[in-house]
Order: sequence, then structure tokens, then C-alpha cells
Amino acid sequence: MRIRHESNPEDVKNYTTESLRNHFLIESLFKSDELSMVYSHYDRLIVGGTIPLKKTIKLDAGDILRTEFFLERREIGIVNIGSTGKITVDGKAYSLNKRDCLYIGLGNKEIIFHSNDLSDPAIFYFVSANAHKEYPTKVLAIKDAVPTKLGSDIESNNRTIYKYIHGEGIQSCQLMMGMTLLEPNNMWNTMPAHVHDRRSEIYLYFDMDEESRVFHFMGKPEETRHLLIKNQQAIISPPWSIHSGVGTKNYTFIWAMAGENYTFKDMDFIPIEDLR
Ligand SMILES: O=C(O)C(=O)C[C@H](O)C(=O)CO
Ligand SMILES: [Zn+2]
Repeated sequence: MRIRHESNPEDVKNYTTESLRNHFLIESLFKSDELSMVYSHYDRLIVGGTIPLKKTIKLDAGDILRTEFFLERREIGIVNIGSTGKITVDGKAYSLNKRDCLYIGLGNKEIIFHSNDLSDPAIFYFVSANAHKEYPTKVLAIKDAVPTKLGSDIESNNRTIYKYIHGEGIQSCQLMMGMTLLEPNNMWNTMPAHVHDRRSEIYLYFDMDEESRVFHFMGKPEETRHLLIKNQQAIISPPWSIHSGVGTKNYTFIWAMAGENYTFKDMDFIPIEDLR
């Protein structure tokens, strides 16, 4: 598991592009028959992915957590961004189509990822946070998720937010998770930008073709930086950082947060004239 440590925003001002990418960009999360994970020291979030192809894949962090099993003191949100698959939780199977979400609470011991069709496999993305209480394991299919429309075509940010795991949705200890879909010909997300010093956030960008890119904006509002993102790449967003993006085409992204509070609407918006 790769480790990403926290950075002082005063230091980040002096980072080169390579340093920014090494600290905040996760370039590869999805390999066939492998479990890829990154441990971020921002709110101790673990972000990972797997494509079960020739074999099933077990969720296992090895010795790094020094616990008996992955969810001994953690909870996890999993979204399938590929074709239909299933996840077994201590022997009980949960089927996930594309964009369906599964929340698994603290205390569940054996988590195994499966694809239904090896010629068109599932692609599982997950984010895990520390947990202190068990909440029920639950699936929320995208067809049952409540859409919230935001933005407009004229601002090129016409988009739909689906919240999976949050105060009014699937219950969890601290993990919040959802997905935002940009309408065709709409390229901007999360502008006006915001910060929330109470929580860190991770974005996974996907539904992009090979030559498309997202220019992801990060940094303190008065000291912005950008990173070039390809399909199925993720960004670690510190609590002090804006997290906004504009694509060369429309795209989808999954957002996940954890930290001090459990309030999705807790965002401090930055007037665009204050961005530098
Ligand atoms: O499109 C958006 O705006 C978002 O999806 C914003 C994220 O949900 C977020 O940053 C929540 O804090
Ligand atoms: Zn945010």
C-alpha cells in the first residue's frame, strides 16, 4: 500500500508540478486481479481499486493497519464503475451494477470482489475511513439514488449530484460518498470553488476517453495550482485546498470525505474574484 503524508500549505506553494503530482495525484488504481491502495494521512483515508478478472480479490491491507482484518476499526464505501459484479461480505453476496454503491460497516471480516462477466469485468473503487461504531451494510443502486441538479449549460457546469453515503442516506460513522455527473458539453465542476477545513476529500475522475483530460485546481484559494488528470485517476484534496476542475470533455467523478463533522453542506465558498 502506498503512503501519502500530509503537507504544510506553506510548503506546497513551492512544490514543482512533479512534487504536486507525487503528493496529491493517484495515477493508477485499477489493475486486473490486483488490489491497489493508497493510505492518505489526511483523515486516514484509504483509497483503492481492483478489477477481478481471472480470480476473485480479497480486501486485505496486510500488516499496515496492525489489525486482525481490514474493517476491524474501519468502514468502507465501494462503487462499481465497470460492468456488473458482486461483493461477498462474510459470505453474503451483494450485486452491483455500474454506478451502484455498497457501504460495509465496521466489524465485517471477509470482503471479496467478483466480476460476473470476465470479458466485461467489474471495476471496483473504494474509500475507507476509521470507524468507531457498526452501521448496517447496505447497497444503494444508482436507480434509487436521489439526484440533485446543479449548475447550468451557460456556465458549462450543468451536473447531477447523487449522494450515496451521508446524513440523509446510507448511514456511516464519518465517511461521506457520492457521485457527480457532468451533462454533455458541460466541463466545470465545483466552481465557485469551496474549502472545508473540517474534512479532507478524494475525487476519482472517470467516464473519460483516453485523450481527454481534466485540469484539476487545488491549493489555497489565494495560491491555486493545477494538475492534469486522466481517466480513472484520483486526487487527494487537503482540508485547506479548493477542489474544482474543468475537462476537455464532460466526465463523472466520485467524491468521498471524512473528518471533523458529517455535514455535506458545510462548505466555505470562495468568490471567484478572490481566487489567485
Ligand atoms: O459538483 C460538485 O459541486 C460536487 O460534487 C462537490 C463535491 O460534492 C464536494 O466537493 C463536496 O464537498
Ligand atoms: Zn468539497
